[in-house]
Amino acid sequence: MNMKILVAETISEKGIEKLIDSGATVDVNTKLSREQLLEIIGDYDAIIVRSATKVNEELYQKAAKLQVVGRAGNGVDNIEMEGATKRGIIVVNTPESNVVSAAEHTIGLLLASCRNIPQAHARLQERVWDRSNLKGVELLNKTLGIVGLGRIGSLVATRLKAFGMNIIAYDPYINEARFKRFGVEKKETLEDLVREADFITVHTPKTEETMGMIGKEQFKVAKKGVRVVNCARGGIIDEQALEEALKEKIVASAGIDVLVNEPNPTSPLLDFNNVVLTPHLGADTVEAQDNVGLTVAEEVISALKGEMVANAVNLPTIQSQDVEVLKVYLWLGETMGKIYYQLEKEKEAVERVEIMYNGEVVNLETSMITLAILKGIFEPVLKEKVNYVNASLTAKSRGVVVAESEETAVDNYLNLIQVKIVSKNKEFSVSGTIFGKGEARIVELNGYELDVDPTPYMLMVENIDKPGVVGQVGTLLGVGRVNIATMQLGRISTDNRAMMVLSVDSEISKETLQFIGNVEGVEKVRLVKI
Ligand SMILES: NC(=O)C1=CN([C@@H]2O[C@H](COP(=O)(O)OP(=O)(O)OC[C@H]3O[C@@H](n4cnc5c(N)ncnc54)[C@H](O)[C@@H]3O)[C@@H](O)[C@H]2O)C=CC1
Ligand SMILES: O=C(O)CCC(=O)C(=O)O
Repeated sequence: MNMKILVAETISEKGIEKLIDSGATVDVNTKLSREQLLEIIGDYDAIIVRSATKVNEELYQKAAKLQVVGRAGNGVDNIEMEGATKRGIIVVNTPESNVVSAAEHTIGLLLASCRNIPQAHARLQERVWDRSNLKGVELLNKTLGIVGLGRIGSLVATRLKAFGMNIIAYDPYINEARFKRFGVEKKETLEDLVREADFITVHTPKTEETMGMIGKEQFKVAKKGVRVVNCARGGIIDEQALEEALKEKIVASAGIDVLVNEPNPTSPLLDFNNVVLTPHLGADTVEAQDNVGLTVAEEVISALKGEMVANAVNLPTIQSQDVEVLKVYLWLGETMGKIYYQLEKEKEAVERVEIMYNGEVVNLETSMITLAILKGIFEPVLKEKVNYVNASLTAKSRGVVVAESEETAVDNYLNLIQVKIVSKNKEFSVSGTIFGKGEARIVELNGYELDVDPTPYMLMVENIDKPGVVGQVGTLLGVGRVNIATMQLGRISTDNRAMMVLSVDSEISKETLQFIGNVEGVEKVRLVKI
């Protein structure tokens, strides 16, 4: 693979080996200053970062070749998504790879802070055997309030249940079933959770809504002596409000892995004896880093090759077991889209794209197929890069309305994708299906029923349905030294019209196309390249 990948933060050796095995040029440079990074980023097709590097507009502007940002880890708050999406840069992360480590670190911080373990150890390191003021509390029968019952929150819940804790959670974005599944009592409001909890741990992403969500107001209603943990993102528990609450002894102890500004070895929180701080170590285990490194390497390579990636952040989420099945649908979708501008001579701006998914295909991530269709439509006519990442944005910015619908029942096929492309004066339609072991077929084109196996070069001829036309087209192709692989005929008998689709082995010269266009009865001739 003739690509250049910059690894700008430390990832595991296994990950680096995987990158090198792909044949790409891999530069591991984890000590770059911001200025140095901005200076060299223009040379790279992909960058791999953890949580410290800001991948933002400033960087994108210098990154003319950048196609992929690999986030070796979970949170993507250090990556500006809009800038990436509009440039068609795919952002991948490894959301599952370090969640166990983060959950275990959360529990470590909770135990360490409520039992004063680091403080006790520090005293002993001074060779002082002093047990005063180190009394802790038990977890048994205490109420743990989890804010955000996602991947890590739920792992923390199941593990701390084993300690005999009563678990409550606040997460307005997940359904009741998930609370039930983890045996967690749902709290309708954050305030309810804060009032009841003996321990609070936050596991939400960093968003406008979650920043400071445990702040001054919450500490006013919290139980006196509440204990808090933040192993998610700095600022979800407001740092100043926490300092105040610690001073007022509302908060009895805190375990903190993340700070608003990192690195920050002089945080005022370090002045409190009842705060245990770690320098963003939640994911720092051998296992998590091996997982993260390998996964990010695999994903970056796949993305650079233009393959599908299950954890692409600025694309619809695909279940990993669906990736293989989806591939052929994406190819079909893109192919159907590509036919439009090549078949229509009078180039009219697309106003509306209607896509109907019928049959088994509705069980797949159809929004991804929609992106493939849009990519196919716009790619041949736009100079700028159109890919899965920015296809939807491209349609939107061109004022194209995209309407999708789904129908589980379908006649004659197990699955059928029907696309209608509407412009000011015309409507174009194309339908496709996948059958057998993943064979793509175009089965309808502008009302003509066909059964076309799409190939790189397809000659499409629309003509009056009368004897002799097929023969003459065949002869002219022969004269032009073009080999025909297959031929399909579709007819609309009421209209006395027919369409011929010929898969041919090579390009067809302009001259031959012109000769075919001059055959009596032929109305339209197009060479479509897939
Ligand atoms: N300290 C570390 O080294 C690590 C930190 N993390 C961080 O841990 C956090 C959680 O990660 P995951 O569990 O994988 O995320 P996730 O996406 O699986 O779960 C987040 C949950 O938060 C909920 N949520 C979002 N907004 C909310 C709100 N306003 N109120 C209540 N709930 C809300 C969501 O509905 C979701 O269920 C993230 O911030 C991630 O960046 C992840 C890995 C390592
Ligand atoms: O160690 C790291 O790279 C940070 C881990 C983290 O915060 C994450 O994956 O969200």
